[in-house]
Amino acid sequence: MSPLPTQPLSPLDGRYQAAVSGLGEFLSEAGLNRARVQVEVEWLIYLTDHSMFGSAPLTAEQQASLRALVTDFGQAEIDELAELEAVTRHDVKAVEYLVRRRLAALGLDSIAELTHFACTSEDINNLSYALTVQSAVTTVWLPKLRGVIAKLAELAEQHRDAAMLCHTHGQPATPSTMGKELAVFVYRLGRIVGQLEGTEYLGKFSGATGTFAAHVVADPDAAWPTISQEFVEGLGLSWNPLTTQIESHDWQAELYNRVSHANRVLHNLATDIWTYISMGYFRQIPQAGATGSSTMPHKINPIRFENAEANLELSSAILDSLAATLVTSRLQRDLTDSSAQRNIGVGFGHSMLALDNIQRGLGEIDLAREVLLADLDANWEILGEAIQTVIRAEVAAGRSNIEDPYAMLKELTRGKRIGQAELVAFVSGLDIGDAAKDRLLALTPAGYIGLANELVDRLPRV
Ligand SMILES: O=C(O)C[C@H](Nc1ncnc2c1ncn2[C@@H]1O[C@H](COP(=O)(O)O)[C@@H](O)[C@H]1O)C(=O)O
Repeated sequence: MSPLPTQPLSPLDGRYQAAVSGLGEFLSEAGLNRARVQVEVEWLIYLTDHSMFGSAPLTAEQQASLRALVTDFGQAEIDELAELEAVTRHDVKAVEYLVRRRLAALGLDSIAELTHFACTSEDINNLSYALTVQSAVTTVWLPKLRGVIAKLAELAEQHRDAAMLCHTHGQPATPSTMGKELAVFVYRLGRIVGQLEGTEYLGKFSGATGTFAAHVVADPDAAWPTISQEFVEGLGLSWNPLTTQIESHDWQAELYNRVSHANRVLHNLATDIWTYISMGYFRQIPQAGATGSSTMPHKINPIRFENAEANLELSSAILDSLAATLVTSRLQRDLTDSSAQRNIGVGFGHSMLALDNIQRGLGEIDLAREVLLADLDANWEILGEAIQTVIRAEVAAGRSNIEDPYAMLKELTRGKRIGQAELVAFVSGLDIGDAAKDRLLALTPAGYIGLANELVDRLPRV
């Protein structure tokens, strides 16, 4: 057997690549290295703009050519960095050397020593991660989540009046509407989106042990904390003033916990839809050319929701691990974060893939209203709650003196299948006020949905 050509180990880079490719722009190694070049270049521009250490502001053209290193970052830079790192065995030092080479090519040798000036690698790394994670979340993952929420909100609206038997503990229970049950997920996910929008992307820029020691010894008179704050905020990040060598990663733990929470809510959605499909409440729309089972030709399997379930579990496993481990670093730093953070994209990737499957799955189901109604009609005993509650209200209002209405309805309905005729006969014989009796006689399981329809109006705009 001849060996295969080099293969990706992660399915995210293989069969699922198309669904997650937007994340690679930011959360891949190349995305990280491009951001590192950006931070190095912006620091050079900052230092020269402020004429620090005898430098003079670069011309607009020189600044543009420096920034073009970021906008034009491509395969040539990826390959060159790999060659440099093979020698340096230090990824950030390789980036510094690449920037120095480009400075030479641009005739800017005179500022070469200001590259990576007073920086420790983490000064570059933490800002690069904050920038790339921020972009991935706000421009790729969150829009995808919003797309799923929008689709769910559309279905909630469409099915707001579709009465449905509920199944608390898997047993027939007081009905709702399919729309209201979907709206619950819209509300839950909407809250998490709100929290995610408030994410603080923190950055530190204070040298080898967070003390500005090299900075102060190089220029004792400069206001280094202010410079650091201005620089970090200038990149669109929030400044962290007090750290060891590394940014403490607390914002990352908070973010990954929230994304993982969103995953778990989506997991609940996926398993609920799967269950509704298995109950016949949702019909799967046959897709032209598709096969359900390789041997049972009649089948359409709910594969979108099953794929989502698995990928949400994988995503949360990775994000939970990152949230738990990134917040510790021995003494002033260890390198565990460096190795762990390389998997941020994997964590988001599995979630992104799940979102893609849920989005597609939601577009391939139809509500079977007639199945919902038939199920309601087969479970008149669920009106036991309505009857006992109305009798209690009548007793409280002095219009009835029936004793222990709950026990009475339990005797009639518990563990039994009661039909419309038995309930009508039972209600007709009750000693309660006429208005209450009429209300009960008019009640059907499909009509016993309370305010489910109106509650859909509580949907947040996400
Ligand atoms: O500014 C510094 O570099 C200071 C230095 N601390 C470091 N900070 C950041 N990166 C460092 C550090 N040390 C190593 N490296 C490089 O990290 C890379 C680790 O490789 P991997 O496990 O694949 O993520 C791999 O490229 C390593 O070479 C210190 O001594 O405190």
